[in-house]
Amino acid sequence: MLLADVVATSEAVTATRSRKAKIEALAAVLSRAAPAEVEPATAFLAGEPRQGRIGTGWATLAKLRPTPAPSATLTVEDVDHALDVLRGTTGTGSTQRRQQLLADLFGQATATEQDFLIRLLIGELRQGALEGVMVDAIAAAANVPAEAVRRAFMLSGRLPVTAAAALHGGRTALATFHLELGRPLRPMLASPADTLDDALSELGDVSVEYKLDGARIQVHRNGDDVHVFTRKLREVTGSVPELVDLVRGLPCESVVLDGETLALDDNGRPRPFQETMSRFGAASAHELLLHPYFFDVLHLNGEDLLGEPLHTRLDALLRVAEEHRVPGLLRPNPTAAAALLDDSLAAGHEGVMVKALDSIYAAGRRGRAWQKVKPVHTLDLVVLGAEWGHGRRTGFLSNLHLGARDPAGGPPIMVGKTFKGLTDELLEWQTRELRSRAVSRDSHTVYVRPELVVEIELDGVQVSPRYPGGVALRFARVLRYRPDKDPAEADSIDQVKAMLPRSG
Ligand SMILES: Nc1ncnc2c1ncn2[C@@H]1O[C@H](COP(=O)(O)OP(=O)(O)OP(=O)(O)O)[C@@H](O)[C@H]1O
Repeated sequence: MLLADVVATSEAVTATRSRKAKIEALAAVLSRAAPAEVEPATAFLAGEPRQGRIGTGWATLAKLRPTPAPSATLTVEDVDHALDVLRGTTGTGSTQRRQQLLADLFGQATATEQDFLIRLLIGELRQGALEGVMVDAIAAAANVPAEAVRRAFMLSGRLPVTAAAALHGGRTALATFHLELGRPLRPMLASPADTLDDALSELGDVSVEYKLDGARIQVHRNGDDVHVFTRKLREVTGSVPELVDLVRGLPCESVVLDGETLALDDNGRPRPFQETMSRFGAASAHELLLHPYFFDVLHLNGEDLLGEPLHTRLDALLRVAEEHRVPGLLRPNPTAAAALLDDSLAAGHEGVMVKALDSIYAAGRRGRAWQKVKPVHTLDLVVLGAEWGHGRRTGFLSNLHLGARDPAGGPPIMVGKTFKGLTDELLEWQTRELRSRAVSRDSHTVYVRPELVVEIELDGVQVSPRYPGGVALRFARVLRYRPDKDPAEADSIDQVKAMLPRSG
């Protein structure tokens, strides 16, 4: 299969807003792929090479561009092979050698293919929204239920191997994916509920738990071997020795726990999210101790619990880590649930999670089985650019341009701007980060690759002809950056519109 076929499909997918049309286009190209091409083609279409980031930035790549090839001859396998070689090129003198390899690859590409390759290599084609579409496209191409593909993707965390299994071995091959100790699986997520009462009446028998304002962790233990992963499935075991020790001391042989971790201040209140996240960095301040609060068990002593109902998983949690369970209540009446929400907020947390006790653990799409109840309106938006500040902020990129995710997989849709809530430290940090992501500039503004997600607190939204989505944020202020989220996980324009006041 020619790379040009993949590029054309990728362009067609971006050009249409119809989810159905996207799925059809992706499924069509996947069904045509030869067995060896399925993995790399899926990877390119999902915007993430199998080899991961290559560590060469946009500026270097753009400079390398040789005269384009007059016609398309590069195959999907050629590119995949070149990226394998590139990944294997390390050590002394490798910078130059890598640049040569890239220049050779680009020299065989047409102008359109060069554009595609650069965007692929800097991660610009990776959009979270595409994952859901890809899952459905793989299901359509392989003629298997989307649920089977979604489960395999949750367990493997990788679309290319999921696609290969579906297309080569169908349902049987997909069913062979299992939870593997030491390999992270994609976490289950929640949907917003309008009110606590709505969530309680929709879900029936529930567990109501504090929604802690920390960072998600997934911990795997096999004997003495412990691994800790973040929400994005990045391994951080080396940075969190206190969590490793604690999990090693639990009364079990093997376990996979899902939970939240945070640092507490002297009064037992949560410290700011940034401080917790900073512990996941290499040079972290170890004096800031992290506490784990577990809310789920996915495996215990040789038994996978993913397909078991939540009440069974919570029983297992009580057996293995009762002291480290997130505060919560099983089957509370509405008064007790409301009191728990008040307690959670009074303790400095975000609200509560309401979870159906009969639900299995299912990652991938945000489901209704877990619902979050938070009194403050927040949106996770993508930074599209920023304007240079004035006065005290001269020399800093300040007023942020904010975009909501396009659920159809297109570029983010601008919904507003804000410079409120930015501390001096954040201004300095964002100026540096945004400049390194610049794609174009005018006299006031630096426009950036849409990679950073920022959590915005707001009073609401209003109809606005000024913005392309027809809605604008009201009184928006920055709460914090969300390094644990990809733009694919930002809130969508539909979620923004759902906040419009209901008329009549
Ligand atoms: N008791 C809990 N059960 C499940 N998740 C919890 C709990 N307490 C805190 N969390 C956090 O809430 C997240 C689930 O909520 P959601 O799916 O809305 O993710 P989110 O978008 O990160 O949430 P938000 O942006 O509102 O913090 C989890 O990823 C986890 O980090």
